[in-house]
Order: sequence, then structure tokens, then C-alpha cells
Amino acid sequence: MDEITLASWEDNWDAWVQKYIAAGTRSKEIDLVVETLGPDIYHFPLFTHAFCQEIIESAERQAQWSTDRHSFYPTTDVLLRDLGLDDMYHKVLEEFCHPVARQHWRLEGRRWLETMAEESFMARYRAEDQQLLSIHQDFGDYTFTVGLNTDFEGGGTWFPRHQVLANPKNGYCTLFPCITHPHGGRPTTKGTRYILVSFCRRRNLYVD
Ligand SMILES: O=C(O)CCC(=O)C(=O)O
Ligand SMILES: [Fe+2]
Repeated sequence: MDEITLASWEDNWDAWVQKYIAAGTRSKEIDLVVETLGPDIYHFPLFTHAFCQEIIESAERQAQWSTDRHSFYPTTDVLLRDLGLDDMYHKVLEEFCHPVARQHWRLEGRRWLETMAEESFMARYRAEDQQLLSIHQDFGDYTFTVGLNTDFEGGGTWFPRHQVLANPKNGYCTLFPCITHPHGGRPTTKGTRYILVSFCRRRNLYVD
């Protein structure tokens, strides 16, 4: 059989999931794996070590890290689209992540089920360049962030209103709503911290 890679998800989805999606989440046992980190802040194991390692390698190999994609609170980042991994990531969000938001917040109807737009990217923090991200609001309905590594010091997603520090483990996906959950990236003081971020919003919300 051909080797399974991040990009080969369309060839054999079941084998791809077995290699890259964490146990429990893989079998869609939402109630078994989702933990509450704080008020409306949830996290669950999403990716295996292989996924985390391979996507970091892919970004470092191919990426042109940009520092000016957002005019306010820019991260040092690369769009998954520019890594050729946007469709794969959309499928992962649809299968394993949006269902968690839909279940916990009872999101029903066409707007929530059919019109979600996502902006997914990898962000990188290093003591010697972008070290932190100031407190801000994300532009969306809700956000998923995934910590990809743990070999750094400092870091984490800090929610000052709730006094919660998220993304302590790698491969874990954190979910939070946007308007009520201002947050920032705590300083990475040693090593490099990588995370995946997906801003999720209903498309054309105020258009019929
Ligand atoms: O560094 C983090 O954990 C947070 C990143 C973030 O808030 C963002 O990219 O909007
Ligand atoms: Fe953010």
C-alpha cells in the first residue's frame, strides 16, 4: 500500500484517520474525550504525534512565514492553503471539530451546518522574533486552536476574563466562542511554539 501522508487523505480516509486522528476522537466519542478547561472553553485530543510532527516539518520546509496577514494582532504564520493542506483540514474540522461546537452550544439550522467559513493557519512563536500575541478578540463565531509541540518554555493561550491557560498538551484542540473570550498568546521564552488556528464564522450572516 502507498505511504499515508498528510496530503493523501482522499486516497484512503479510514487509514488516514487511523494514522493521524487521536483515539476516542477518531471514533467520535465526544462525551468521552471532551473536557471543560473553563467557562465555554473546551479541549479534546485531536491529532497524533505523527500529525503534529509532519505538519510542523511541512511548514518549516515550504513556508514563507508572513508577519502581516492581519492588520490587527498579526501572528507569524502560514496559511494551510499555502501548504496545500486546506481541504484536508476542512475535512478534519467538519468531521471531528464542528460537531463538538454544535453539540455543546446546540447550534442548529442551515447557517451553522452549511455555511461555516474557516480561515486556518499555523502560527509560530520564538523568543528571538515574535514571542507573544497581545490580548485580542478573534473575528468569527468560534475558534479552534491546536497545540502542536511542547518542547518550548512559556507560551499557551491565556484568557484573562476567565483566568484560564489553554493548549497545555500537544495534539489537543481547544474550542472557544469569540465575543466573550478575549485572549492572547503568552510569551514563548525558550524554543519554538507552533499552533494551528481556525477562525470559524457563518458566511454572509446578514445577507439573505
Ligand atoms: O498563541 C495562541 O495560543 C493564540 C493565538 C491566537 O489567538 C490567534 O492566532 O488569534
Ligand atoms: Fe486569537
